[in-house]
Amino acid sequence: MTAEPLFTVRSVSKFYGNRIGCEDISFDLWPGEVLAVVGESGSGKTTLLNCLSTRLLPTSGVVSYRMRDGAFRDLYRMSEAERRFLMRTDWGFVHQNPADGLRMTVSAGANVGERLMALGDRHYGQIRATATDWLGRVEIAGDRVDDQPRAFSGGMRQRLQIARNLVTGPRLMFMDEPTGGLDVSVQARLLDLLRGLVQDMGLAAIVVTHDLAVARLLSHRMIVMKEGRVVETGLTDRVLDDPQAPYTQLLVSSILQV
Ligand SMILES: Nc1ncnc2c1ncn2[C@@H]1O[C@H](COP(=O)(O)OP(=O)(O)OP(=O)(O)O)[C@@H](O)[C@H]1O
Repeated sequence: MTAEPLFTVRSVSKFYGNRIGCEDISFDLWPGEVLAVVGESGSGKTTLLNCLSTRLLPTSGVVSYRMRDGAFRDLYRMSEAERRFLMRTDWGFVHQNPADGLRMTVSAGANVGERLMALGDRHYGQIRATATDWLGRVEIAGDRVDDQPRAFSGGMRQRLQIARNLVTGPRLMFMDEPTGGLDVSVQARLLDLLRGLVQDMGLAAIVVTHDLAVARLLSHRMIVMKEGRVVETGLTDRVLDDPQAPYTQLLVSSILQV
């Protein structure tokens, strides 16, 4: 890890009228670090993720990102074009529902190749070869490259969405319940795959999940949210093995009883 964080979040709040979405959230994310944001439904996880990934404008607070040239930039002071470029290249966003992150009516190969083209790649043969290689890395057979994702199973779609995001070699991934809608056995396999890819690529990631098992498997550090605020934060194993906040204790014990 380098001596400087990749991403810094300072006092981010989002209010929907009088209702709190999230309030006064601050943390640093380091290169290669995976942070899980956990909490029950309505605790503000998605609101926070959207504020961090510039999909939603926070009511207040500052979010900065260390660009490849080493300069820290305030995300909300960038131009829309700069932000969009970041999102298409240096960042990835994995949605719970793959259909939200894929183009369902173009081929799997084109779904992956599109991000390369956004980077200026124009060589068709090379794009296709890279796309096919990436399908292999997410365990989709190369002969499915011309199939549309609507012909894929849920697990395959999710793996395709992951390939589409990783093909540009991003440094930061946002993930919103990445295994949410899948069968338990498919979830386990996908989590293993994700964990391997994140490790191999040295990716930093912010993963929103209500599933503590997902947090345990993927993350180094955790933030526990309740009613829009952080109630506990720490190394994942410490938080899960020795929760300090009463709310986290409840969350952990309720899962263990299932
Ligand atoms: N567009 C919106 N307008 C008004 N209130 C909203 C909006 N989006 C979210 N909220 C409110 O903000 C709070 C946090 O919601 P959020 O969706 O961020 O929680 P969450 O932890 O992601 O929940 P879930 O796991 O169910 O997706 C809730 O009280 C919710 O009702």
